Amino acid sequence: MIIGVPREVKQDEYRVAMLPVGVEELANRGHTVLVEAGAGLGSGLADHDYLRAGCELVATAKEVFERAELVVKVKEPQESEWPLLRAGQALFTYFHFAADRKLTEAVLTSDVTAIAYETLSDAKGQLPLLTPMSEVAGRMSIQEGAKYLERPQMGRGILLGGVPGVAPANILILGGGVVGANAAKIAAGFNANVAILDINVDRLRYLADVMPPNVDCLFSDRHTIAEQLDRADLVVGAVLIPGAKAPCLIRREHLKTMKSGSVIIDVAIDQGGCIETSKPTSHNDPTYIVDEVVHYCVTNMPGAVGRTSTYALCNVTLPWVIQLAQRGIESAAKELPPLARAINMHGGKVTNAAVAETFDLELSDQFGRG
Ligand SMILES: NC(=O)C1=CN([C@@H]2O[C@H](COP(=O)(O)OP(=O)(O)OC[C@H]3O[C@@H](n4cnc5c(N)ncnc54)[C@H](O)[C@@H]3O)[C@@H](O)[C@H]2O)C=CC1
Ligand SMILES: CC(=O)C(=O)O
Ligand SMILES: [Mg+2]
Repeated sequence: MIIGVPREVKQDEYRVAMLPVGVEELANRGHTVLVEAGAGLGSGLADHDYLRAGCELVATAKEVFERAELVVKVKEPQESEWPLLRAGQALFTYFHFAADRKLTEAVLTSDVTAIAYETLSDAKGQLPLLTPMSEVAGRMSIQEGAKYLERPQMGRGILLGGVPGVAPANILILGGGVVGANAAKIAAGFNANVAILDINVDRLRYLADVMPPNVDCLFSDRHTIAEQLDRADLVVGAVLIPGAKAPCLIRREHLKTMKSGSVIIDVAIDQGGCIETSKPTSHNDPTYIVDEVVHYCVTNMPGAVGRTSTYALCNVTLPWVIQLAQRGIESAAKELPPLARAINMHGGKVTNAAVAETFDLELSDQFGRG
């Protein structure tokens, strides 16, 4: 199979979808890997590392998309990439369709097979290709929150851990999955007062067992959210309903109950965000203010720590790229249920129920799991 790896073009996206070792594994199995020149530079990986591993280096993304049967990327195709998509080609990347109707329509029209990292789920319902980036973003959310709580960044001027004689910050984390647990772990390490909210009681039991005493694990309902919002200095949005638009847990009117200069980091923004006032931002202009509350809504947080994130992502994607290459796209999807669940579009039809429901589109049951 011909597999292509273009350079990422999203604003401040420094990840790349394949390591040189991935190229070598595929080349050793007889596949051709096209890598766009400079694709790895943001992650500190030079063209000669890829050449040594056996890739064919190509000058432009146009050539990658023209020749590759399977294109492997990190972020959803950007508008400049839409004209490059070819009918019958497969694209393996993050898509987050439910957050973006225009993207959904563009990919649907292009007739590519869209295989989404974020809906590849195992038998336990876990999301192994989302997990490492959620680990990164969860940890980063506290690092970024600490920064934007500083007064020069328009925050309240609060040090997360306080000092002897002065109270630490109160941190509210909405969603206790991978992002939430990683955020809580780092926040607790800073000595902040942390509340982590989830609707899954078994998950709360687990978190209560493993978290230190400065983390309260609470059931997420409207009243508890309102009580916690009153006292929060920092809020992290970390909820997910796989494939679907994130549920809105904080409405605009709630912002008025928050302290002036408090900070919201809405990590769930890639699925539309869980705060009514959230809108996507980028690393070069990450924040804006609504009702005196600082909002940070960067859709590709791990892109800023490209070196760490590229390794963490490629460690888990490569085995699936190998399966797709060895078996062929359709056979792999028929034989491997996690890959079937990752396919969001095929043959110009939506094959993911949550995406079809979000945009009221026809659902095709092509891979037998509607
Ligand atoms: N902005 C960025 O750069 C990044 C964003 N993300 C996003 O972060 C979000 C969270 O991802 P993960 O933690 O991996 O998901 P996860 O599936 O591990 O956790 C989500 C949690 O939300 C809980 N939840 C659902 N509805 C809830 C509600 N109403 N109240 C409280 N909790 C609720 C679920 O029970 C689950 O425990 C996703 O949208 C993911 O795509 C992940 C990585 C990077
Ligand atoms: C998950 C995601 O959106 C990212 O890593 O950028
Ligand atoms: Mg987007």
